[in-house]
Amino acid sequence: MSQGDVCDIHRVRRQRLSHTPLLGLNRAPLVVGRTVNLQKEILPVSSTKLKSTFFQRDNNTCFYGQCLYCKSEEDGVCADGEMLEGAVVLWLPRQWTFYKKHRSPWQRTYKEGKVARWEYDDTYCDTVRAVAPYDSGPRLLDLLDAVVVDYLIGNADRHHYETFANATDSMIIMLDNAKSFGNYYHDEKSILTPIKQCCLLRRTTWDRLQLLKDGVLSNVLKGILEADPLAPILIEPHLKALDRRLEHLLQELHSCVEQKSEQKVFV
Ligand SMILES: Nc1ncnc2c1ncn2[C@@H]1O[C@H](COP(=O)(O)OP(=O)(O)OP(=O)(O)O)[C@@H](O)[C@H]1O
Ligand SMILES: [Mn+2]
Repeated sequence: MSQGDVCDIHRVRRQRLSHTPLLGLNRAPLVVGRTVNLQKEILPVSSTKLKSTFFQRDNNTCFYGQCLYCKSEEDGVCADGEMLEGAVVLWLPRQWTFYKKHRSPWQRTYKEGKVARWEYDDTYCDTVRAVAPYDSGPRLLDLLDAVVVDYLIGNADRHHYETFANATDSMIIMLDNAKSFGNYYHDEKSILTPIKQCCLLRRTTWDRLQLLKDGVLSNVLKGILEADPLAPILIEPHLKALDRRLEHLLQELHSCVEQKSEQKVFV
């Protein structure tokens, strides 16, 4: 294919992607990059506990926060003086009764030497599909859409997901995406397991993936990220990883179609 042909493909596909330029799933809160002043913007509004994790190193303000793996100054992050690159995430309404937290059936054990059932039982999807809320309604298809996103961004940490509590057929909300875009040379194939074991995907998602292949995904995403105050956000090898992983997804689904049939895989 000539360079001109590639440009034509990209132009036509971009038009067809129309108003929602990527997967169009709308599952995660809006987020934007921002340089934050730790002294002026974070310290005055932080809890006593968070405040106690702040320290100075070489005239820079640092902190290590509060989590399983952030216990001491060794785990800290340091600003450039007082300024640190970060992200502002849209905080959804505070009423906790509004959300329900669910354990992912393909959750990892997070314990060395302990394997989860999905890791050795290739019929595991049948077990999942036999019980609520995966036996009817949109939940399993939603979960498989989430797998598409997670494989692309390299997030193997979807141990839980949330839904709106007031509806039985609520969509999935993808809140915790922080373990994404790590090693751009590593493609974590185990994230694909639910798609491999279920051989199932929404047809609309499949159609979307078709429009995004051949480098359209990285191209469109790069364009979107240019509007972020901290652009480029993703460096070239991350963008390349997205296109490469999309190829893997398509291959996996093609082999599903060979095993079953198109009508059974794409619903
Ligand atoms: N944007 C948001 N709006 C409203 N609530 C949120 C938002 N992000 C996170 N939360 C709430 O905070 C909880 C913890 O968030 P998150 O899972 O991202 O943190 P975490 O430190 O990675 O937790 P874990 O150790 O469980 O993975 C969520 O389950 C949710 O209840
Ligand atoms: Mn987490």
